[in-house]
Amino acid sequence: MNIQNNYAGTDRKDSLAKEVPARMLEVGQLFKEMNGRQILNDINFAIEDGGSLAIVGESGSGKSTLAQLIMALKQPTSGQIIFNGQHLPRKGIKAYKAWYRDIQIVFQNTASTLNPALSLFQCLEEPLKNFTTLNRAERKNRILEYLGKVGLREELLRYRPGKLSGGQYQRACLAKALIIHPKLLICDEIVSNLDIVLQQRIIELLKSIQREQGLSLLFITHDLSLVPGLCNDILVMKDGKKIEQFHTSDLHNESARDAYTIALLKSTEMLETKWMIWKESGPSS
Ligand SMILES: Nc1ncnc2c1ncn2[C@@H]1O[C@H](COP(=O)(O)OP(=O)(O)OP(=O)(O)O)[C@@H](O)[C@H]1O
Repeated sequence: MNIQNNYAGTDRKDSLAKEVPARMLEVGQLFKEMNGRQILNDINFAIEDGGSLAIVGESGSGKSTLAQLIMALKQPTSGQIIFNGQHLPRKGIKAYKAWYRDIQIVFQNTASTLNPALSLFQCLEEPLKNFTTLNRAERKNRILEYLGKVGLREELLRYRPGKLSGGQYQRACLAKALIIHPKLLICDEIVSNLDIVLQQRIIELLKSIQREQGLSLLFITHDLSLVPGLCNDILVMKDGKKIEQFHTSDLHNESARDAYTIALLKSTEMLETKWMIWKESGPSS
């Protein structure tokens, strides 16, 4: 086991184990059945402390179900999820609270992430009140720090979330997830609804925060083109099964790749070409 300092400092209430294992997340022989359907079928992977894994697959392959299991929003039918040396909680408010503090998720459909009745300041202050012992002034400083990190202007703090643009909203959700210094961030299709410029901005932001905070990252996407430069490893899923897992630098090594991964790659390249043509000449029909 590695013994590491908790970068989050002393502001956490009842932190999990101080000894951080080299593996931040371990998923083993994971099965999930829902309404008589096998949604996940023997999924296995691990993410090292500070490591990053992309889970890639077409719609319906089970990516979101996997994220929900890791977030303890659903229970597996069988198998193991071990985070930072702790097993997935099955009961007990304290265990769930520790889990939700150290693992944060940002979804594609973020409309319900920020309470529409609160100002952006109050939305960002909420997790700090729930999960840290920071005082009012410290909370304000932390909010300003993270607002700056995600590239949002201070004046937006007065606004209700409904007044934010799609890109601003997504960045605010990222700030809310990161502001309590989680150990693992799960991003579930977080850039799918954004244009290509905003996609790149969010990816760059994730890279820099990952570098600065030593964050472990699980990045879920159907778009393979987003992964290089962001994640160390790629796990490809299809129909609830793991097709293969490899280092990102081996993505274009076609002789070693599964036919399904190559098909995913080709469809991504086709979409990119279409997008370039569209940008240059406008849509053809
Ligand atoms: N309650 C349920 N009962 C039965 N099947 C379900 C249930 N919920 C989801 N599914 C099915 O599980 C499969 C995996 O869904 P999931 O949302 O995890 O896939 P995904 O890869 O995240 O897809 P997307 O990218 O479209 O969100 C889908 O075929 C879906 O129809």
